[in-house]
Amino acid sequence: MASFITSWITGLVMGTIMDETKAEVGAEQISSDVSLFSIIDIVLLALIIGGLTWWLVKKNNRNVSNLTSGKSYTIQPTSLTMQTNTDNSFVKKLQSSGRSLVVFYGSQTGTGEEFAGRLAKEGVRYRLKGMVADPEECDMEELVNLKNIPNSLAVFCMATYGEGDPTDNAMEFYEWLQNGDADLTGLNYAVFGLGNKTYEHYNDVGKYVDKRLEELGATRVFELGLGDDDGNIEDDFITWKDKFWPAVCEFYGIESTGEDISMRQYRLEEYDDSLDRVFTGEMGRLHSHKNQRPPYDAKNPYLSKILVNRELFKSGDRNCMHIEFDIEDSKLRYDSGDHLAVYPINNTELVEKIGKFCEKNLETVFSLINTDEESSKKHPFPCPCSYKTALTHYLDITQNPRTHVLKELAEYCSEPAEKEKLKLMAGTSPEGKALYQKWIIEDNRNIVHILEDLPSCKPALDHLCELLPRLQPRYYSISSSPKLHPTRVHVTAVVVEYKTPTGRVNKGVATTWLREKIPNSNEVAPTVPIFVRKSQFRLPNKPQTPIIMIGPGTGVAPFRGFIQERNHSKQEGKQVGQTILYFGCRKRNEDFLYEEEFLEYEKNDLLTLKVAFSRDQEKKVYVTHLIEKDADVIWNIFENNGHLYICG
Ligand SMILES: Cc1cc2nc3c(=O)[nH]c(=O)nc-3n(C[C@H](O)[C@H](O)[C@H](O)COP(=O)(O)O)c2cc1C
Repeated sequence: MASFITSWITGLVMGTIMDETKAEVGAEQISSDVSLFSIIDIVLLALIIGGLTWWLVKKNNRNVSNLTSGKSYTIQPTSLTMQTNTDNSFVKKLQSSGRSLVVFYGSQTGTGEEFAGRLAKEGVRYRLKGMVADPEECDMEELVNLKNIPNSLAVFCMATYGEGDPTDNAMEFYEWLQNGDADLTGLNYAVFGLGNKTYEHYNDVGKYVDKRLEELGATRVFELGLGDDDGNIEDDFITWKDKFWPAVCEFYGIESTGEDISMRQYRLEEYDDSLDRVFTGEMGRLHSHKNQRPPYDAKNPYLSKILVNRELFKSGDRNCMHIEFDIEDSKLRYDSGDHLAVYPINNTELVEKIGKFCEKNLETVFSLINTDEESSKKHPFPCPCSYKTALTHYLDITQNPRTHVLKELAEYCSEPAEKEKLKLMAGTSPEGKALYQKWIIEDNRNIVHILEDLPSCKPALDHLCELLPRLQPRYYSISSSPKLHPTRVHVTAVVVEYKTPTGRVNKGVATTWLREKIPNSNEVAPTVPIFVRKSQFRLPNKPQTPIIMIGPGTGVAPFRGFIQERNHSKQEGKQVGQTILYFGCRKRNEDFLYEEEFLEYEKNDLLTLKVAFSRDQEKKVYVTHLIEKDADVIWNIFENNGHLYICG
C-alpha cells in the first residue's frame, strides 16, 4: 500500500511535469486534468482509509530520498557540516561592499531568483544595500555571523517542488537546517515561499525554512509570504512585499529614501563584428555545440539527431508528434519514467518583430556585464552574443511579463496615455492589479503583443534583454523503454496552438519548433539540444506486482515505456503481474495514440486495455466512468499491493 500511495503521488507530480510549461498547455490537456481530479476523488477516498499508516511511515522517511532533483545524496547524522570555502563567504562580500541585506533564493525555473533580485534591488530605497545569493554557492553556516553586520537582514525566496522538496540549489542548505543545530540568535530574517496550491505539499519549503530559522533562534522581521503559482504569484509577491518593507522600516527604525530603484543591474558593451569569441546559443561552454563532450546535462546539453518525427493522430485538426532522438554516441542513459529536457528556440518572426519595435540591428554583438563585481553571476545569459541570439536562444519572449518589466517599459513610452497604462498595471492599486489581470494575464499578452499594442513604447533592447526571464528547457515524459530502445529516446507531444482573447494565435515554443524538424534521408538530420532528467516515476521492482496506469491523451506517454519494459520482462521468461491501462481520447479513429501497439500487447496477454472515447457516442465517456465501473477490480489490485499511476 505504501508503494501504491507513492505511485499515486508521483503520478500527480508527473501529471504536472507534463504541464510544466503553462503556455504550452492545450485545451485537451486541461480537460484531461479536470477529469483526473474526479478519479483522484474516487480513488483517494478508498486509499485514505487503508493506507494512512503507511502514508505516515513514508512521510517520516521523506527526508531520506529526494524526489524531484534526481540527485542522489546521503543524509549525514545530526551535525551535518557544509563545505567551508572562503570564496563562498557572503558575509565578507557584504562587508567589503557596504551592504547589509542578503536575499537567498531556492529556485528551479527562475521565479524565486527573479523575486530575490527585485528585493535586493529595492533595498537601497531603505538604506539596506542588497545582494542576491545562491545558497549553493554560499557557506550558509555563516548565517551565524550575519548579526555582526549592523542592520543586517537575510531574506529567503524559496520554491517547493515534488513532494514538498527544495530546489536543487537549496538542497544542501535545507539539509543543514534539518540536521544542524546552529545558534542563529541575532539573525534577522523573512521568508517568501513560492509554490502551487494544486500540490498537496503546498509551499512546504517556505513554511519549513520560516519555522526552522525561528526554532534555531533567529528573529522573524516579517511574516511568511506564500505565493501561489496556480493563481497570480506576481500579485502575491507584490502584496507581500508592500507590507514587508514598512515592517522592515519599523523594525530597524529607518525610513524610505523615496529613491527610484529602476537602476540597471548590468552595464552594456557593444562590439564591432571582429569579435571571434561570440556565443551562438550554447548553454555553458563556448563552441560546445561544435565540440560535443560528455557528460551531458542542463549546462552542457547533447545535440541529438532527430531520427523519426511522425504524426500520431489519424485525422482531425490537431497534431501529435512521435519523435525519436538519437543518443547512441552520447553516453546518455535513461529509465522508463524519466523526462527528456529539450532546449527550444523562439520563433524567428517574433524575434524580428522585437528588433523592429526596438529599432535595433539584431546582428549587433553585445554583452551585459554585472555592475556588482562581487556577484557570482557575471552575465544574465552567455555573453557576448548577438541580440538575435539572445532573443532566439536565451530569453523567454512568450511569457506574460511581470509587473516590474511593465514599470521599466513605461519609461520608454512617448505617448502619455500608454505610459500611464503601464504604470498603472505596475502599481499596487486595486484598479491597476485588475487591469494587469485582464490586459496581460487574461488577454494573454507577451512582450511582442505589448509593444505591438503600445506603439509609442520603444525600449532600449539591451535593457529589455536584462528584464526578460531566461528561456527554460521543456520537459517531456519519455515514452520508450531503454530495454527495447537503448540508443533512442522517444517522446510523444501534442503541438500547442490556441487563439487568445485578442484574436492572436499563440503557438507553443517547443512543439511548434519541433514540428518542423522532420528528418529527410537526403539531408543531414535535424538536431536538438537535450538532456535527461531523472524522475521517481518508476515501475515496481518486481514485474509480478500488478499495476494500473491511468493515462488519457498524451498522459499515456510514460506508460508506453512501462508496457515495453513489462513486455521485455515477459519475453525474458519472467512472470509479469496484471498490467492495466486506462486510456481516453476523443475518437477511436482520430486520436487513439499507439493503437496498433497497445492492441498487439493486449492480444499477447500482456496488457488489459480499457478505453474511453468521449466523442464516439452521444453520451460522453471518460476514463473516470470506466474506473468507477471497475471499482472491484481496482480494489483487488490494491489488496495485492499493486501500484497505481496517473499521468495527464
Ligand atoms: C514539477 C513541479 C513540481 C512542483 N511541486 C510543488 C509542490 O510540491 N508544492 C508546491 O507548493 N509547489 C510545487 N510546484 C510549484 C512551484 O514551486 C512554483 O511554480 C514556483 O513558482 C517555482 O519557482 P521557481 O521558478 O523559482 O523554480 C511544482 C512545480 C513543478 C513544475
